[in-house]
Amino acid sequence: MPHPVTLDAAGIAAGATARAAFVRGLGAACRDEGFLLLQNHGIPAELCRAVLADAAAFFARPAADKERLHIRHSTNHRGFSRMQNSRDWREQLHFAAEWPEGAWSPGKPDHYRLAGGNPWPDAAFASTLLRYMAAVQALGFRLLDALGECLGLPPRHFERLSDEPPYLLLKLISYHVQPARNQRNGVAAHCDWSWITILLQDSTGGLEVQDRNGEWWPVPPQPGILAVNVGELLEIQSRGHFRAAPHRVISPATRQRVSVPAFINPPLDARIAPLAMPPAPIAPHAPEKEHIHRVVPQGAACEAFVFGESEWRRKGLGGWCHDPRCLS
Ligand SMILES: O=C(O)CCC(=O)C(=O)O
Ligand SMILES: [Fe+2]
Repeated sequence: MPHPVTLDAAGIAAGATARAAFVRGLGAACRDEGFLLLQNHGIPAELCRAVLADAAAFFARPAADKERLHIRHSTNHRGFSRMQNSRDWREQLHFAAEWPEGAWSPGKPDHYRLAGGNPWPDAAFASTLLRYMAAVQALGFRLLDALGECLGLPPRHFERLSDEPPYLLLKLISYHVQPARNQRNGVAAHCDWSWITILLQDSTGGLEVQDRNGEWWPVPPQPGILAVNVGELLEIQSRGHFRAAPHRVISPATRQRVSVPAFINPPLDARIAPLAMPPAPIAPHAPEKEHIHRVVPQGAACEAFVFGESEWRRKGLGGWCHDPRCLS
């Protein structure tokens, strides 16, 4: 079995036989590894190139331009940040679903502080990024629909969890060059707090994914290919039938690396609960050689919760790992 597996997403909208084969392949990849590559995903190549080019151009701008969009000026946790700490060694520009109506006002739950608009560098940038966000979210929900089918759920189960719009997150990331090649991480090993994450990366390389045996595999970039990983939310809801894949990024040796993960998330008010199905048989997993940052420890029993509340704890209050030693 090649690592990671590549699926042809053209099957998703094809006739019944091709669709069934795609759904089976997707289900198996998300169950076995929680990670796969996707070709023929339907997002125009020209749009993917434009997003990567806009991201690279932004990170090449003078520090004053980045400071203007700094996340500390944002009331809803969006904008630029430069992180150089034990977990991250990168710059990023953080966007989310544009949702001016219904944003926080006194009396509303705190997690609506995450709603609102984005600090765009300029109008052309906004137009490209919003086009990409709509396309990647549509792809994400097509994949979730297929995964719901594998779990025996009715069509569009994930899309219909609430009437509010999904809280899509999109990060433009630039990894700093580390010429000494000391193998430090651009981002340390972690799982994503998402249903699924769809990643667009430039041609530099550095992403690695961990299999069930604890072995790390590189994910070499290929033109036109998107990477998809299961996040903790889907692992929790599917009672472990789908596996949140740990991943990390080794800092590039010779040139900046740009990547654009899109976190396909529920709406803020969605109630996330483990589905009424027997839990997956406990698969043996390798003892942790390296700490994996996770919001919820793997396999922990989980009660129903409101997604926005968990997201506010993570972002607004800094609870991004269950291990208190990570938070100091
Ligand atoms: O840059 C990448 O390839 C992965 C980024 C990532 O895992 C994250 O930001 O959650
Ligand atoms: Fe990630």
